[in-house]
Amino acid sequence: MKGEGIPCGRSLCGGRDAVGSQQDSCSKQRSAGFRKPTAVGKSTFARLLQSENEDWEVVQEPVSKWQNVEGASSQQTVNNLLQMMYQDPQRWSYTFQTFSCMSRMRTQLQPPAPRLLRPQGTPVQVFERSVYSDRYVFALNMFELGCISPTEWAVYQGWHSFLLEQFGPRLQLEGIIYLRASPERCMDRLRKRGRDEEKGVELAYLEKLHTQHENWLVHRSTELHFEHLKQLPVLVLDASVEFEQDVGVQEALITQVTLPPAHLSYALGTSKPYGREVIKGQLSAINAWTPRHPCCFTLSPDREGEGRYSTVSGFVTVNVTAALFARIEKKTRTSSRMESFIRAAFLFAALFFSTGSARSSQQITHSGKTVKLSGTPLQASHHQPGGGHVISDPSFGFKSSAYHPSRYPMYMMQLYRTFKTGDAARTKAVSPVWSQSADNPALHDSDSVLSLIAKSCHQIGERWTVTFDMSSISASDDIQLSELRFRLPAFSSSEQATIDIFHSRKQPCGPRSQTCPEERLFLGSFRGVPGSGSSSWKVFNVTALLKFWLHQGEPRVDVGSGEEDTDAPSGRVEHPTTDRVMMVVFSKHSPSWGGQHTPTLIQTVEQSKYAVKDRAVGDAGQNRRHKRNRKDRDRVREAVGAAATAPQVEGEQKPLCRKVDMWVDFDHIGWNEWIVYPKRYNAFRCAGDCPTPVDESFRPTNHAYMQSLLKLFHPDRVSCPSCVPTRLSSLSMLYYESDGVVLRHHEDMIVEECGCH
Ligand SMILES: Nc1ncnc2c1ncn2[C@@H]1O[C@H](COP(=O)(O)OP(=O)(O)O)[C@@H](O)[C@H]1O
Ligand SMILES: Nc1nc2c(ncn2[C@H]2C[C@H](O)[C@@H](COP(=O)(O)O)O2)c(=O)[nH]1
Repeated sequence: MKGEGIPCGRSLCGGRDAVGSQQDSCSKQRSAGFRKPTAVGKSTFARLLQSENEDWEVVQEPVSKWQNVEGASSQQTVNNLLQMMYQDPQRWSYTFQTFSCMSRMRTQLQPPAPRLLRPQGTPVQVFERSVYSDRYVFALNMFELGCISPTEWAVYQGWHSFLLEQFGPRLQLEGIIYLRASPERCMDRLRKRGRDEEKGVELAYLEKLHTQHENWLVHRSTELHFEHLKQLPVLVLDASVEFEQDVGVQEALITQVTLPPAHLSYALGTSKPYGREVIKGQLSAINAWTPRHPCCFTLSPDREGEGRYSTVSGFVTVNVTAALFARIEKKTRTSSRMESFIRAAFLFAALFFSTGSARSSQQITHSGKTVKLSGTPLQASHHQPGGGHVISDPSFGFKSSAYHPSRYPMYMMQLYRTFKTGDAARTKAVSPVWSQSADNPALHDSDSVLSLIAKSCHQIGERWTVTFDMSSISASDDIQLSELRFRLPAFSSSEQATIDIFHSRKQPCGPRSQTCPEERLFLGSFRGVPGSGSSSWKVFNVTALLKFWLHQGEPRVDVGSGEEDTDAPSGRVEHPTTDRVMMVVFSKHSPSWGGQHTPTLIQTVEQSKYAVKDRAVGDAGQNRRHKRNRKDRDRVREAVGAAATAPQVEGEQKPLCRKVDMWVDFDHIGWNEWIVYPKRYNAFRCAGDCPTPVDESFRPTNHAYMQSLLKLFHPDRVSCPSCVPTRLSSLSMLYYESDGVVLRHHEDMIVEECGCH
C-alpha cells in the first residue's frame, strides 16, 4: 500500500534516502519536489460564507502558526515548520502532523466568537480543515508516501484516537463541505497564491491528496475509526468554477450550503411537547432533504430510551444555516448559550479536486448526545458561458448529467428555502419574505408560487415592454399576489417608466419553420418609479392587472409574425431577462374559479411537458426505461426500511402495524429532470400485522374493530384489518411546469400515522 500510485520520478522525501529500508522505499516511491498542495479556494469560499451571514464564524487554518513555531518562551528562535516539512518531508512530516493536529484541536476546541453567543441568531462555526483531515488525508498520505514510518504512523494513530475519544463530542463536526476541483485547477490557484513554502509543490502531490479526499469523502473507502465520522454528511461543491468575481456563481454555491431540508422548520418549530415518535417523524422529514443516500437523521440509541423530548424551548429553530446543521438541544440541560448553540461545524476537507459532485447531510447534537444526519448529493451548479447555471446530476463527472436546460431561478430556490423555514405549522402559507408585499395576508392562503421569466424585455426611452408566456396560469388559479420584478441596472436608473405587459405564446410550427406565428395579447400598462428604494429588485404589484385579464378583461389582440424586430424603431434596447425580469404569481387553486379541483400530483405529472417528453421516447427508449425501472424498483425496495423487509423467521411473530421508512428518490422514478426539490423524501409506509382484536393504539375504525373480533372468533371467515395510513401530510415541491418553476404543496404525500382499518 505504501507509496502506491505515487509518481516516483524523484524522491519526495529527499535527503533521507540512505537511512534504512523504510527511507529507501520512501525515496523510491516519492516523486521529487513534494511540496504542499491545496489552494482550492477554501479561504476564499469561507470569506464568502462569513459575509453572507453574521451568524457564521469561519475559523481559519492556523497556517501562520506552522510558519512561526514559537519556542517555550516566545523570545526563542522562530522556525518555519511548514517550510521544513516541504524541504525535508521525511525528517519533518511526523513532527508537522503532530503540530498541525494539535493546533487544529486547539482551534476546534476554542469557544465561538462572542458575537455568536447572542441570544438571537443561529450561529454556525466553520472550520478550515479539522483533526479528521489531519489524519485521514495528510498524515495518511505521508505514511503512504513513506515520509512517516510505520512506527510513527502507529504512534500518531494511537494518540490521535486517544485524544479524540477524550474530547469526545467537543471535537465532533456536524457536516463536511468538500470543495472539489481538479488538481490542475488547484495547481493554478496555488501558483496564483504564490506562497514561498509551496514553490516546489508538484502536480503529482496534489493528485495524491486528491485521491485521499476522494477515498474518504466520495468513495468512502478510507478506514475511519470514529463512528460519528462514518455518518457525517458531506456536501460536495464544485469549486472548479471561478466564483471569486462572479456573484451569480457565489449565490449558487451559497444556496447549496444553506438550502434547508424540507420541513426543517416544521420539525423544529411547533410548540407541542415532543414524544420520541414525533421527533423521529420530524427527523425523517428533515431527511427528505437529503436525496439519494439512505439514512440521515436518526435518533441515537441513547436517546431512544428517554421517550420524551422537551417542549419547543428545547429546540433551536434555525433559518438558512440550519439547513446543514441543526442541533437539537434541551434548554433545561444546557447551562450556557455556548452549549446550546447550533454548532454547525464544517470541515473544509476538500482541497484539490476534479469535477464536482454533492453529498450533504448533517448531525444534530443534543447536549452531548447525537442525532445523526447523513446526506446526499445536492445539485451541483455549473456556470454556463451564457451567464446562467444549469443544475446537473450531482455525480457529474462520473455519470451522465441529467440537467434542466433552463436557468435555475435563484429567486425560487430562495423562496423555497424561506418557505420551508417559515412553514411552522405546515399550513399552506407561503412565506412572503421575498415579496415586497410582505404584509399581504392573502399570501398565507396561497398554495402555489409560479415564477415566469420574461420572454423578452425591451425599452424605448421611458417605455418598457415585457412579454411573458402566461399559458400556465389558469382561470382556476385564485391569484393572491402577482409581482413583476426587474433587476436591470438600466431600469433601476430610470426616473420614470411606463411598462406594457404582453402575453405571448409561440404557436406550434412545422419542423422546418424558423419563425412561427406568435399571438400577442396586451395585458395592461402602468407607470412606475423604478429609481425608488435601494433593493436591486424593483418590484411592482400587478395582481389587479393580472386578475382583470384572467377573469374579465377583453384583451387587445396583437398578432405578430415573430419577426417584429425588423421594423423596430431606432432607440430600442433589448435587455436580458434570465433572472432579471420575472413575474411571480402566488395563487390558490380554487375550484370556484374554474370549476376544477386542485390538480392532483397525477394530473400534474400528466400535464407536465417534461414528463410527456419522457414518455414520448421510442420503443428502444421504452425498453431501456423498463429495464432501468426494474433496477430502480429494486433500489427503491432496498431503500425501504430494513426492519420492514427483513425476512421473517418461521414461527416468529410478525411486527405489528407501524410506520416504516419508504424513501422515494425522484431520480429512480424518472422524475429528477423536472423536480427541483426535494430530490428525495421519506414518504413512509405502513407495514405489519393488525392484532386480533385490535386495540385503540392502532386507531381502528369501528368497522376494523368488528372485523378483528370476527377474525378472533372465526379465523377463517375474514382477514385481519389492514395496516394503512391514517394520517398523511403534505409535501412542498419545487418543480418545472410549462415554462416556469412552481412551488406547490401536494397533499397526502407523507404518512404521519398508521393504523388498522
Ligand atoms: N473560485 C475561484 N476562482 C478563481 N480563483 C480562486 C477561486 N478560489 C480561490 N481562488 C484564488 O486561488 C488562490 C488560493 O485560494 P485560497 O482561498 O487561498 O485557497 P485555500 O484556502 O483553499 O488554500 C487565491 O489566490 C484565490 O484568489
Ligand atoms: N503535510 C501537511 N501539509 C498540510 C497539512 N495541512 C495543510 N497543509 C499544507 C497545505 C498547504 O501548503 C498549507 C496550507 O494549506 P491551505 O491550502 O489550506 O492554504 O499547509 C497537513 O496536515 N499536513
